[in-house]
Amino acid sequence: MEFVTSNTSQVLGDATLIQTSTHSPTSTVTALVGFLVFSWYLLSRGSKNRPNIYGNYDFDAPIIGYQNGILGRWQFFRNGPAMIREGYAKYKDNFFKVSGNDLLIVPNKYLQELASMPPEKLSLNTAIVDAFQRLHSITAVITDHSLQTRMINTRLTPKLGHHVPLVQDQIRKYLPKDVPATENDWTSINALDLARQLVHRGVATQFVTELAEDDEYLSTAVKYSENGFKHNFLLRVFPDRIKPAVAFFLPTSWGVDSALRKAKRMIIPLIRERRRREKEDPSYEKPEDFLQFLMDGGVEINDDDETTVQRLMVTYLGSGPSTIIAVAQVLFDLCVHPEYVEPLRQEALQVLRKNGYTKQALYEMKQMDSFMRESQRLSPPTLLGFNAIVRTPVTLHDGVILPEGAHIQMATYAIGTDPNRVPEPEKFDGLRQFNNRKREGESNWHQFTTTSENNLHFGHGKIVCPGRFFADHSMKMIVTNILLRYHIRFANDSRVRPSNSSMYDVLIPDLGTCVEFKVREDAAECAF
Ligand code: HEM
Repeated sequence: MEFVTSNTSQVLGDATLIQTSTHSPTSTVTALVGFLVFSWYLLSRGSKNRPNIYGNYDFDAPIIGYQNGILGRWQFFRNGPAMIREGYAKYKDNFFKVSGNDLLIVPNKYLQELASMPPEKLSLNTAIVDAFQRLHSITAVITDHSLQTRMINTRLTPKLGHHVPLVQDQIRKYLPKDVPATENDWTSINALDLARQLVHRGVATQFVTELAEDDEYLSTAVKYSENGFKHNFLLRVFPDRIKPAVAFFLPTSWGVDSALRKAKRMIIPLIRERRRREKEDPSYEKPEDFLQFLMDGGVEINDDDETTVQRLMVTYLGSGPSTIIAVAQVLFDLCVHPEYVEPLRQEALQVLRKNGYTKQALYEMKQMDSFMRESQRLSPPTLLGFNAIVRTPVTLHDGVILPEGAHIQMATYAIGTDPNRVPEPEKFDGLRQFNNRKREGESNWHQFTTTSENNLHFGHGKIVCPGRFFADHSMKMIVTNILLRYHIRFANDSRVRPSNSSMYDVLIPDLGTCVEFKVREDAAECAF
């Protein structure tokens, strides 16, 4: 993400240079660049971009900002939050578009009917493939009903309880190394770096047992997913027609390709060894990890080993960045609202004293659940969600027709902070959902993983994140372990939350913010 910003300014810097040096030997290059920019402008001028996003051109709705594709995209890249805010303020019960014609924002009143549509009509995965712009090392295995999503739903999620103690072993072992604080002094650590380390180790424990502690594997997974997202962000400003050419020259696409090649070199021998043992050793017990689930599930669809590894790596795109950002945001909120620390610690201690870290213990951390959801409501990873492309024309209950190819989203942040939907929406109330769950008959509603018309940060209905239960476990384990072992604060005990920056509709927590840690006097008594 830093890469995008620094390269963007670099690109602008170069452009300025080119404009002011027309008499230099670079004039041929200048002319060529000028020609390309002009062609780019012409290509993006209101023309339909087939076969990608094109249905939005056939749907009449007000556009917030510039209509021209390239100007609209650039404007959305820089001012996404303000444009979405403006659109929602003016048209919240109607359709509007942002980023030129790219995104059609659908009002919440259509949620239920859209959420129940099958992917043959309304497809999240077509939108994901579109977002990763012909990056074959990612998109080749992303399809509706893809094996990785089926395996998350049917094999990984039911096994989360089995994984809890394994992940806890890793946290117990590595947390003191990742946070090398003492009882005497405050130790400052970059929040995102720490979150990245802790989240990825937990994911690896559940994805590839043999490599859970292999730092080279962890960095390969990080490289794959972070380059994938940077690539997506960079390409979004270009017209669809020139994306394949641009994509070819972007270092991010080489980064994804090389991480995938490396992952294959590390994992394919493990797959072969597992298969050999399964065949030859009657006492062999298959690991209960995601790699094994993909190997087993892949048999019936004739996946080769390379495809299995690619499915595994693609799942890092879902499991890595969004969970890392969510953990960092929760740590920031705890530093800004330290009054929640003691109640959350006491809740954790109370449930963990019964049986230690178990699935049930994590379920019983209801105040923590509520705190995480409030943190996500006010600092979600994206301001838009419910991301999908219409595959066949859809007629809505009032006769409105969404044309084939329309790329829709909903203004999820604006919905979750709308005073007509959520009382005192600007206030951070860490126990908001904990208190809502006390209402008659609502004790299982309002959870971090529960989606609803007012809570769309994991999607809803069929357009939904299958990894939300996994994320819930990872986050609760990481945050409670930190609270039980450390005092935390911002430098100088500041209560000022570092502001999020943005790129399009994506919210980015401040990359440089550090949190300070000091080992608690009672840490040893709270080690589970
Ligand atoms: C806090 C963390 C997470 C957030 C906020 C999040 C959010 C989302 C959202 C919003 C979507 C698309 C639905 C939409 O656009 O409305 C999605 C899809 C997806 N997520 Fe997550 N996610 C998280 C963690 C995870 C984890 C841990 C995994 C894997 C274990 C995962 C795997 C996926 C997959 C595979 C999809 C695509 C679903 C499909 O193919 O149908 N996510 N996620």
